[in-house]
Amino acid sequence: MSESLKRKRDESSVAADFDGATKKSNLDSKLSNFLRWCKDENLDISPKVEVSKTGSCAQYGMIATKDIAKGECLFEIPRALLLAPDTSKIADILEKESDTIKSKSNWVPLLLTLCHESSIPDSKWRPYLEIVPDFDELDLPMFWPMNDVEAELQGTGVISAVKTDIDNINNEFNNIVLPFMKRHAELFPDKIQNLDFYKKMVAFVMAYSFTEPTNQNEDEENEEEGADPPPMMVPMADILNHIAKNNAELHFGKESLTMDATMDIPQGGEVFNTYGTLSNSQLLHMYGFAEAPRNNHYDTVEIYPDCFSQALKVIENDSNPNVELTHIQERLEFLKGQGIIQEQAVLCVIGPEGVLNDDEMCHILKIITMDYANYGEYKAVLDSGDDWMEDDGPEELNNGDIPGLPLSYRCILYQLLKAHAEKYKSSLEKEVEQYESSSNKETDQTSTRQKLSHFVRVGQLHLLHGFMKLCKI
Ligand SMILES: C[S@@+](CC[C@H](N)C(=O)[O-])C[C@H]1O[C@@H](n2cnc3c(N)ncnc32)[C@H](O)[C@@H]1O
Repeated sequence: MSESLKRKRDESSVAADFDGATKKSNLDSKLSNFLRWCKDENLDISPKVEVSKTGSCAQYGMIATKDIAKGECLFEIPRALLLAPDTSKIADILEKESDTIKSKSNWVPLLLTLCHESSIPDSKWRPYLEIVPDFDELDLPMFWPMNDVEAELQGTGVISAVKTDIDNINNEFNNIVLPFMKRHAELFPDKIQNLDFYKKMVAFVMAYSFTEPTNQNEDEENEEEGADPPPMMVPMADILNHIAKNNAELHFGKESLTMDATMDIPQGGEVFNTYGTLSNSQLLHMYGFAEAPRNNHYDTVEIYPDCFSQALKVIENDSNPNVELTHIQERLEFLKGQGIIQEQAVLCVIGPEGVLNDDEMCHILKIITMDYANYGEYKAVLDSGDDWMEDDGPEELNNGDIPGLPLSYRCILYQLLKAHAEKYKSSLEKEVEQYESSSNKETDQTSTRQKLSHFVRVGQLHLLHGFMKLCKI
């Protein structure tokens, strides 16, 4: 925390501040315990903010009690307060047996830590673990009946993400976690040696944990090992809610982490962190909420190769004189053989500004549309092990670039997006009609799920149709 903020807090009586704030906000006892714990553990909180359910968009939130200027530190968390495998009581065992708990996600050590810490009454993090919500309330799609996921989220990419999660959770639990717990039964009581409890911990990590940004060298090392950076729990920071237009951000320092205002926040305003540049489908998948369509400027649509094949077939069968594609199947096979197109991997990502992966897409479009003689040359160069010198073809697919693209590119992109748009349960017009008649009326869990799924679908359909309009010839 900045020196000036520390000084300000020293000048006034921290205890008086704390007691006054507690009474004023009528905080419940779990929150009071948590705040007292923060104070005892030297987690410094600016007097200009308070934790409250009033004014928060979801459960607890952080509210500005005075005007806050951009750059001010809102709280500072000493590293010793982070709940992670290396700070936990079972750090030594986790370290000693690290080879047996390795997994692709890198989450297992933290999950075992949480299972253990939440089962012991004298955990250092007890006041923190007490204020996180009952995980039955954390309604991530992985807890929905699969029929609902499939009915509501067709086309959005969430279905396959949820299925992959469930498979991974089952695998990791049965093959890594349960054997570890059984070997250390004294640390893991019988009641937590079960998949349902473990799934709730996974949801906790999914929706509440943070990962420390790595420097580029570490990124490269992790990439080689195929592992993501490990997550950790950051008390207080995880109380903050998220919006795309966030006004605060977490910074990872050597000794401590600070939450700093990234813009002025007026008195009474909610302090919003960022969970990342996340689309609505990612927010729903990992956090169980979505922003109203168009509020989320990070929203995207992910399109898979099956739509590409479908789009090319439509063009092949169409007698559009502007676009003549030849040997499509051969070129597609070639792109797959080169690993440029992978069946299960995203082919094209559309965001509000256009195609996000335009390097790859321009390359693919170039190969599909190039003159067949050139294509032969291109393949021969690659076969000989040389690099192909790119010509001056289009390199960007931002919205502003679309009118200047060759007709064949526009036509393929249009059909690609159209093929994807047909995957949703209804058309944009019907979805918008439904949105206007039903928004803000949800009363129970089913209608909340429907509303959030609707946000995801409508946002994606808007992006698709906006881009299709630009591509239309
Ligand atoms: C890091 S936690 C935030 C903790 C939350 N404020 C609480 O007191 O439990 C993330 C969870 O907060 C909720 N959340 C965060 N931002 C939200 C938003 N803009 N709208 C609705 N819910 C939100 C979601 O339930 C999400 O899974």
